[in-house]
Amino acid sequence: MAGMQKKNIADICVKGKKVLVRVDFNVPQDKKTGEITDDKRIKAALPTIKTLLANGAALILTSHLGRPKGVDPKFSLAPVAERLSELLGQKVIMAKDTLGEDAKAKAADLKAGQILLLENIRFDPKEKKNDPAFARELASLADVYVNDAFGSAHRAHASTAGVANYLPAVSGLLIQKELEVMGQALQNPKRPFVAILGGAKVSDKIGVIQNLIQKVDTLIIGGGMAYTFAVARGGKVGKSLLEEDKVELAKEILQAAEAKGVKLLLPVDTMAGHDFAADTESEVVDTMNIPDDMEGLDIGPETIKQFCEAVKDAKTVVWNGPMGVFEFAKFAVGTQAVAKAVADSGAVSIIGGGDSAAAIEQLGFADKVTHISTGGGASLEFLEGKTLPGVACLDDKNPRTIMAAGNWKMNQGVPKQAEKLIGDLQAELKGEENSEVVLGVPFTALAKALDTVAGTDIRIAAQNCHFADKGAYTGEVSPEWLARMGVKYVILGHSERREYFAETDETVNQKIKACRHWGLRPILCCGETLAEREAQQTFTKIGHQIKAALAGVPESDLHFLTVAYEPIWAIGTGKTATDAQAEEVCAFIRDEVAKLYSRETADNLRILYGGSVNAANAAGLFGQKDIDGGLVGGASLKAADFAVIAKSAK
Ligand SMILES: Nc1ncnc2c1ncn2[C@@H]1O[C@H](COP(=O)(O)OP(=O)(O)O)[C@@H](O)[C@H]1O
Ligand SMILES: O=C(OP(=O)(O)O)[C@H](O)COP(=O)(O)O
Repeated sequence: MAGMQKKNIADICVKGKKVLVRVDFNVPQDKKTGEITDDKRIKAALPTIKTLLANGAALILTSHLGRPKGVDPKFSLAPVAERLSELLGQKVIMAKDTLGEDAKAKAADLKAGQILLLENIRFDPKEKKNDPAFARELASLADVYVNDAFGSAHRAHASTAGVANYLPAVSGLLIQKELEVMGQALQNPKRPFVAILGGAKVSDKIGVIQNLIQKVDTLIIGGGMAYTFAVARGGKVGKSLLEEDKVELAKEILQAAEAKGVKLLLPVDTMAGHDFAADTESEVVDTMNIPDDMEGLDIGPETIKQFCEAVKDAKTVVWNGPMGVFEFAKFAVGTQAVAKAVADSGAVSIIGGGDSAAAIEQLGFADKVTHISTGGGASLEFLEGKTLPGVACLDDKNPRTIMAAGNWKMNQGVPKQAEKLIGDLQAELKGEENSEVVLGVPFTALAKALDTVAGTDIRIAAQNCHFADKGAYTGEVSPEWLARMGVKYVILGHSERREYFAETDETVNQKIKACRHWGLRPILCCGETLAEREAQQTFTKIGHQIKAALAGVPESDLHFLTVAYEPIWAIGTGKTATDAQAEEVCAFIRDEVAKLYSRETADNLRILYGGSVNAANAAGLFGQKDIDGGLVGGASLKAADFAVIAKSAK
């Protein structure tokens, strides 16, 4: 899924619509005057803003600024609204609150071509909690959601992720560009591919190092973390920045680089000072033998030569983290030299990171590098190969991406068992990018499963829920609880629940509505018995189930619905419907939805087949025109088999 293409603003029609745009206007301000000292992030959002306005939208912008503890005028976005108005040459309406009466009134009155900026979204603590009710309230202002806040894409907050559970969600041009440039560099780099990592601590960058070692030809390590590596190689580093507890890890990285044939360059000489101060006395010393009363604060001249030599011939360069304490002019020499070498290399050069980007800009090299990321933490996590929540939440370009949904039923409900099975599956799935993997685990394992898949593309489903939020329903589980836990899907109306637990079309219908109220994505099950099939009653039965389940469900909710056709006679029997049988019924379901709503909605609906799906028959089934994946029972309990099924995408 990591490489799955996401929809962007070119894929949607916004004419006459209200568009909620999450931008990252978290800009530095002068502590005394409040003046914006760097408007780079505001300018970076202009292409998306201008394009949406030109396409006839009314824009509601939302962003955070800093880390306020509740409402705090020092963190108001009003100065940003002023600067944005200047840059656009158009008044930006500023809401007095985030989601209060003023914001809602102004959003309701907004006309095409106008722009409203909500007050700092972090004034409400429910933002960072990714509270589903808060996300629903935010979504209620608009018809469509655009996320263009790359700098915050690593945050799973209400405005950067949760809101996408309630609205069609696409990326803005900035996120699209960041993903394309950095994704290209990582997936298909021109070589030699050189990565330069600096900054203070190994612990901050260990994920990046481990991910990049798999991809680069040369890895350069400078900055404060170089001294942990020096000790790992038997050196002594005086008072330098050192993470004792990471020395063993550094040794493993050195071994991994050697095993991979990656050229790993570490500082050979160091500009060391007596104290951590801008004016401390300093001298060049051997990095492996720094005097006890000194600390390394920059890379030395010989190291600069070696690092720049390695960069000179590079065709792709990724750089995150300064080479020294570049805040002190005296110890900025290494960072400046590397910045110049990167700028002069002519390579595809990507600068990810707040301080590295600042160095490039301060030195006037911004227009000589390919891309300066607007996100420090976000680009770091992207370079680590992590899934960014602000991207994962967006709609796939293909609304019918193959879904491999495992239904564990009453199995592996002990958290540790679930963790083990998921771990095995992740190992088998490495690199799979063409299907969406969803695991329907028992309630007792949901929390552990959610923890285990955090930062990956695997999604978690519950196998049922009640339609009430709370009450005298012994043994039941509220949809609100599932939403607040971070569950994404809920399997509803499975034949076993209909057969053994008195599930009816009416309760399924109530549960679909309750799930949508909480931003959950229903997987609606339907299917006929053998007797019904033999009596030519299949279409009558399923047509009734679909119609009853969707009674009163608005068309907009179909965007979040998946239907699973599971012939009861094939469930757990080892008897699978033929490809033709499955296709015939799935096509019928699609036509029924077209009659209830519209052909477009029906054609975008994902329809799965379930009933003894296994590694041998998945490809044939998923290759059918109207089958978009499988709801997999028994085979989903075997990691290797389920991985084969997930990779059977057409
Ligand atoms: N040799 C060093 N000793 C101590 N700190 C260092 C050293 N080299 C770099 N640093 C510190 O690393 C910090 C930047 O690291 P980091 O935040 O990881 O960079 P980025 O924001 O580019 O990701 C700077 O504050 C810098 O002072
Ligand atoms: O400035 C940001 O991150 P960055 O400093 O990692 O670039 C983003 O706006 C995210 O802000 P946050 O780290 O308060 O969530």
